[in-house]
This record gives sequence, C-alpha cells and structure tokens, in this order.
Amino acid sequence: MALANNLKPIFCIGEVLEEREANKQNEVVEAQLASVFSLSAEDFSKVILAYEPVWAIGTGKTATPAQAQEIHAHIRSLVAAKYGQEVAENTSILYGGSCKPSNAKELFANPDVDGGLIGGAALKVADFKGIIDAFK
Ligand SMILES: O=C(CO)COP(=O)(O)O
Repeated sequence: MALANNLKPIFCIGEVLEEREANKQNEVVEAQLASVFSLSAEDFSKVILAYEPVWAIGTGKTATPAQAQEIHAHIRSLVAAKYGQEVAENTSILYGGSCKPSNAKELFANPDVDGGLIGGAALKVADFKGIIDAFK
C-alpha cells in the first residue's frame, strides 16, 4: 500500500533480548524478511531496511559495531540470495537503537551499515548534529 502511494517504506527488523541471548538473531531477521521478500525485485528496490534490535531501542544499550556489522552483512547476504548481488549492494540497511554521537562513527564505519535510523537523539539538536557529523 505504501509503495502504491509512492511512499518509501522503511522496513524494520530485529530481535528481542532473549533471542539475542540465545544467539537466534540471524534466524529471527530471516523470518521477519519473509514478508518483504514477497515483493518483486522492482518494488523491493524502493524499500529501505533498518536493523533495529528491540533491546537497543530507547534503552541506552547499543549493538556493538561488530554485532551491527555481523548482522547487517547477514541481512545483505539474504537480500543477495533472494534478489541478486546488485540489488543487495544497492539496498540501504540502516542501524537503529540508541545511536548517539559517541557511538555513531564506529557504527557507520562498518561496510554494511549504510546509515542510522535515529530516535531519541533526533530530539536534541546537538546530538542529532553530532550523529550527522559522524556520518561525514
Ligand atoms: O526506534 C528507533 C528509531 O526508529 C530508535 O530509537 P532510539 O534511537 O531512541 O533508540
């Protein structure tokens, strides 16, 4: 419906804490992607993905850069398996979950982290600017 009305959806996926502790995050995001993988390649290319671990949203806990890179790479590999390498490389996969100026640079430095989906820090100009500066 969003696509039919020329909106650009951000499709958010991510595991809860118990799933992370049980090392099930890869299979959780794979199951969550199933619904968006019903789209044609053309429609899928209009979708932005965001990895948002539920345990990190608004909690002050952040995925480490290594955790973010590992699962972003896994998500991109799933996109590649479904739609091919070119679509996978062109898909934006954002990280969301307690992203702030102090951790943004390290998170964004990862090859498979294409940007951030910012919640609380976007409400404070100085914090949001710090995150933007980290992206440069
Ligand atoms: O849910 C989020 C953005 O959609 C993330 O929120 P926080 O940055 O406040 O954790």
